[in-house]
This record gives sequence, C-alpha cells and structure tokens, in this order.
Amino acid sequence: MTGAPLFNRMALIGIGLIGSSLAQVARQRGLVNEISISTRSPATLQRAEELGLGDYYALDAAAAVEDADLVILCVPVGANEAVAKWIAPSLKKGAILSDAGSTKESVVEQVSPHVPDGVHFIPGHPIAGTEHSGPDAGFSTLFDQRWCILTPPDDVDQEALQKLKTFWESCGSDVDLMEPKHHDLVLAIVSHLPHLIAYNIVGTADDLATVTKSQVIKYSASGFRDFTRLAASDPTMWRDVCLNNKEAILEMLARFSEDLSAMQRAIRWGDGQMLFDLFTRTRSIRRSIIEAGQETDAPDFGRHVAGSPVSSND
Ligand SMILES: NC(=O)c1ccc[n+]([C@@H]2O[C@H](COP(=O)([O-])OP(=O)(O)OC[C@H]3O[C@@H](n4cnc5c(N)ncnc54)[C@H](O)[C@@H]3O)[C@@H](O)[C@H]2O)c1
Ligand SMILES: O=C(O)C(=O)C[C@]1(C(=O)O)C=C[C@@H](O)C=C1
Repeated sequence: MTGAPLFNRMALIGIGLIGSSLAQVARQRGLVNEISISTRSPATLQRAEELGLGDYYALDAAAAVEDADLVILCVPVGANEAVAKWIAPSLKKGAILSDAGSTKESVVEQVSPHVPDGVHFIPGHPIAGTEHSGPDAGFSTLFDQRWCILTPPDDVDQEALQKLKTFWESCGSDVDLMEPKHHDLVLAIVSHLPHLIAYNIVGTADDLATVTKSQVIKYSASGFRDFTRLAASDPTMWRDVCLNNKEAILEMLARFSEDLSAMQRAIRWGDGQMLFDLFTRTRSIRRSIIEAGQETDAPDFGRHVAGSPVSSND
C-alpha cells in the first residue's frame, strides 16, 4: 500500500494466528505507524516480542489500548466479554473497536454493553485461517483474496466503517457487510459444521479398535487426511465457537443428521439412484464454485482466483 498509514496506533489483544498475521500484514504494507500487543500468557507475549510483531508489549490489556485508534480483539470468542470489560475505561474517544471472532451475535451481545460512548464498535470476521495457532503460525498473506465480514450496528458511524473496510481491503480481503444473526447461520453451515464433522469422524476412527493409530497415519493420504487437518484445529477456539453459536449449530446438525439418515436408508435398501443423484448434485456444486473463480482445485482453499476445471471420470 502507498500513502499515509490508515491508523497511528493499532492494538491487538491476543496474538495467535490471527493477531500475528494482522501485525505482519499491517507492518509490511504500512497500514499503521505503531503496533501494541497484549496477550494473557507471558510466554506468548515474549514470543511475540522475539518475532518482532509489535512496538509495545503489555500483559495489561488496558495499558495496550491506551492511545490506540484501532483495537482488534483476536482472542477466542469466549474471552471477548472479559477483555472488553477490562479495556473499556482505557479506550480512546473516536477509536474503532473490532474483533476477529468466528461468531458474531454473541460478540455483539457480550461486548456492546461495555463499549463507552464515542468508541465505534464494528465487529468483524476474516474468513481465513489454518489449523495452526499461536504467534508462530501467523503470516502476512493470510487475508489475501479472502472475505472479511463486518457486522456493523444500524447506527454505525459511516466514516469509521469506511476506515475499517479500507483497512481490511489493504490486508488483501474483500469486505462484505452482514447482520450478525445471518452471519452466524451462514458460518454454521460453511465452517462450523465441517469442523464438527471432522472432529467427530477423526474421534470415531480413533475409537475403533480395528483402525489403529498407525493405520490412520499409514493411510492418511486418503480422503481422511482432509478431515485430520480440520480436526487438528485449536480446541479452545472451537469449544468457544460451539458454545457461542449454539442455536445455529444445533439447527445445522439436526438438518445434517436427517440427511445422513436418508443416505443410510438408501444404502440399506440399495437405492443406488438416490445415492447417484446426490453425488452428482454435490459434485456440480464444487464445479460451480470453481467456475465462479472462487476456488482452485489445489489444496489452497478459498482464495478468489480463477482455477482449473475439475477433471471428469465420466
Ligand atoms: N484460526 C482460524 O482459522 C480463525 C479464522 C478466523 C477467525 N478466527 C477467530 O479469531 C480469534 C483468534 O483466533 P486465533 O486462531 O488467532 O487463536 P490462537 O489460539 O492462535 O490465539 C489466541 C490468542 O488469544 C490469547 N488469549 C486467549 N485467551 C485470552 C484472554 N482471556 N485474554 C487475553 N488473551 C487471550 C492467547 O494467548 C493467544 O495469544 C478467535 O476468536 C477465532 O474464532 C480464527
Ligand atoms: O482453513 C481453515 O483451516 C479454517 O478452518 C478457516 C476457517 C474456515 O472454516 O474456513 C475457520 C474458522 C474461521 O472462523 C474462519 C475460517
């Protein structure tokens, strides 16, 4: 990015995959003058310092947000309320307060009551990540060609919204605006359910006496490998996602279980047509995603680049 930095001081509370990636991209592209970092554990804070992610480091989150024009909470969603309470008295008037949490309605409910007058609270969620966590996992291109969803309140300050939008665009993302409840419903199916399925299938395989751990490793070049990647995601993060998007996740799990039962019935009764029709429909969904230029056939999922068509065995 060329031109003046968008913000003078950015404060990041939580410096794992997302916080570290934000620090690196903001520094590399000159989006902010200074970065102040706070996190709960002294060892993580020290690691952030060793990696040179910021300019100021503090275990006291309130101290870290003083004088910050942009504050982004990058902690597991279950920690947002406590952090908001902690930093609220120290937030600068006119500052933008945002977050990166994977759920949005709970964040709005838990953080909004603590936001002082004159601070612009605009929740956000980069749809970008990996199964890795901690400051070492971050990288500056994480947000390139990914979506970032912002869920501003109806009476949002338009100038603040535009500034935050420009920030995420400068991080490489495309920005969409959404209602928090709608965000949670959409993400329940496209992100939360796939992770739960992965946790479940890997757990089931591990429980089966016939599928020993060594066999899981030996044959993991198969489809199972994709599930093990997702199932290696951070347990705290995903526990908090489940507890904070309970309604939408339970709704999607119920739908999923019904569809799974239908598939089970088709297999039991030898209904090959049902199975063939379903598999044909789902295959065409992946093809249409690729044709829309939102997916490559490579394992680098989700970037908005034109990809090669899926090969056909027909
Ligand atoms: N990992 C992903 O793929 C991904 C993608 C998009 C959004 N998110 C969301 O972004 C947020 C951060 O995720 P991450 O992947 O960077 O997690 P992470 O586990 O890599 O990092 C979390 C950081 O928060 C700190 N922390 C935890 N509890 C805290 C507390 N009470 N007070 C202060 N710091 C605390 C940890 O020490 C760590 O530095 C989460 O809300 C998550 O839902 C994650
Ligand atoms: O690619 C991955 O590993 C991810 O899990 C990233 C992913 C996703 O489900 O797409 C996970 C959770 C976030 O809230 C956003 C992105």
